[in-house]
Amino acid sequence: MTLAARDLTLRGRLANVSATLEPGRITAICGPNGAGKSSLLQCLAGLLAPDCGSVTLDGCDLVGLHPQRRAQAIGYLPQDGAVAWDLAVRRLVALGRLPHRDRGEAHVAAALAALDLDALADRPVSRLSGGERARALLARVLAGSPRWILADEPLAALDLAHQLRLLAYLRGAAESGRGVVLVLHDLALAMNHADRVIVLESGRKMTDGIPDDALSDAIVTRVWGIGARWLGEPGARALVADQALPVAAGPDASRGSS
Ligand SMILES: Nc1ncnc2c1ncn2[C@@H]1O[C@H](COP(=O)(O)OP(=O)(O)OP(=O)(O)O)[C@@H](O)[C@H]1O
Repeated sequence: MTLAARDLTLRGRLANVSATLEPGRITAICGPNGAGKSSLLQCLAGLLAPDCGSVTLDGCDLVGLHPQRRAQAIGYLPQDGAVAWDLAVRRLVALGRLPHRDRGEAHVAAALAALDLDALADRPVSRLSGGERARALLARVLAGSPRWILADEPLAALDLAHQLRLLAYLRGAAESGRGVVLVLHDLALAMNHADRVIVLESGRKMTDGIPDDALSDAIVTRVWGIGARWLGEPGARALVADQALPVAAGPDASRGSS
């Protein structure tokens, strides 16, 4: 029941990235802009073919898996949030059932409720706010009840209450045996809510482990180039970040240092 990347290499984007992801856990993929997070997630979803390496689902290469079976097993939320047609929210979410070729009304209703969209179900997507649209797109993924939920920045546009509500849903999904993989820029969300964190830098895997280790002060300082330290208790940590550290040996290296 694993989703496994082996030596994934994609020129200019990923370099020899391997990771075996287990269901039942929330895994966060973190890293600076351009580190390769979205590229890795797209490879794990079977939507981007690596130059070298492979992704397997339960031991089967994703390349050889029928697209319908792959879409049934893996739900993917892209980062951009584009919507091709101006459908009502309920119809957009129902598109998540396409891989199953059924109406799946109970699944659609559950996804609408999970994302607090009942009051907006009949509204056209063009008349939603950015965060409401983000919730509708995620509900479409959940309506497919995939065994793996792969989401690129699913929390970025959500207010705090909806973030916590979605995280509780994802925790429940993991506890019921599904796999959850999230690209997250918010390191505190990754620290407090993920079971495992993979940190990428320049297309390479820098750390991979429990949040306290993979996102230690030293790692955050080194990879993100900021002065950083964690405060608080496990599960409720906050990151205090100082100014960006000067870029070594660059023409601006003397600026902003103290
Ligand atoms: N379609 C593409 N073709 C070629 N290179 C790309 C393409 N998309 C992204 N890249 C490059 O690949 C690298 C990794 O991009 P990717 O989008 O995976 O990073 P990311 O970690 O998700 O970044 P961000 O945090 O900014 O969303 C970047 O250097 C980017 O410029």
